[in-house]
Amino acid sequence: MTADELAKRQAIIDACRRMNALGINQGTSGNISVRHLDGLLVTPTSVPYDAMTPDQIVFMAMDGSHAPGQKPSSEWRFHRDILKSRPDVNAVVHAHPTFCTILAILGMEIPPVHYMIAAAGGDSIRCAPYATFGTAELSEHALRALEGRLACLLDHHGMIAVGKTLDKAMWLAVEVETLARQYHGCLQIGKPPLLSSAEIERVSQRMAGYGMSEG
Ligand SMILES: C[C@H](O)[C@@H](O)[C@@H](O)C(=O)COP(=O)(O)O
Repeated sequence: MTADELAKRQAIIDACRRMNALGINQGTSGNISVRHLDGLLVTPTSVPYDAMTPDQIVFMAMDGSHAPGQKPSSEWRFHRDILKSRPDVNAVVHAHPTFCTILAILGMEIPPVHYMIAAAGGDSIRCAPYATFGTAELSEHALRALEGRLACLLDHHGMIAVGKTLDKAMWLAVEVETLARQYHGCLQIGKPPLLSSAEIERVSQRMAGYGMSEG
């Protein structure tokens, strides 16, 4: 294994632990992948993050094949399908953050209640329809909800954030959960006024090149 591959494997494990420490995920929920060579490195299924070791991270080819004996995440399909179809994306973070999941259970998308929604690539964060975890159907729904976007909710499930780098995908995952919490809070008081699509477009242009929001 090259030093570069080992560093990527360790970065994935560190990000998994950070997801739980940040409170945007819990237990063995969630999974992370990073593009590597002509395939991807993806977390193993149901391994507690504190016990996860670099050798357990699975290298998967784009046809879904991997070394025998390795156990990729049950969600490898949407990781593989996103990285295969989105050349702008090099990292995929899936988590079960509480406020994103509350909205997703209700099948709600996040509207433009705050200008930071532009960081997710548009004026809404869509909610992909429900499908059983790990299925090709869930992957299809997720890909559609991510069209032109860097994040989506998954009905009765959680959230996906993607980025050019793992750091950017992780940053966005926290931003999306913050937006979900803000929207949920607004709904306790009333119907929040929304920013216009034109304003979100203006924000997107100003954000281009701004720190972590890029890509
Ligand atoms: C059953 C799993 O929790 C599933 O919901 C999946 O989406 C998940 O978050 C963790 O699955 P893996 O441990 O298989 O990556």
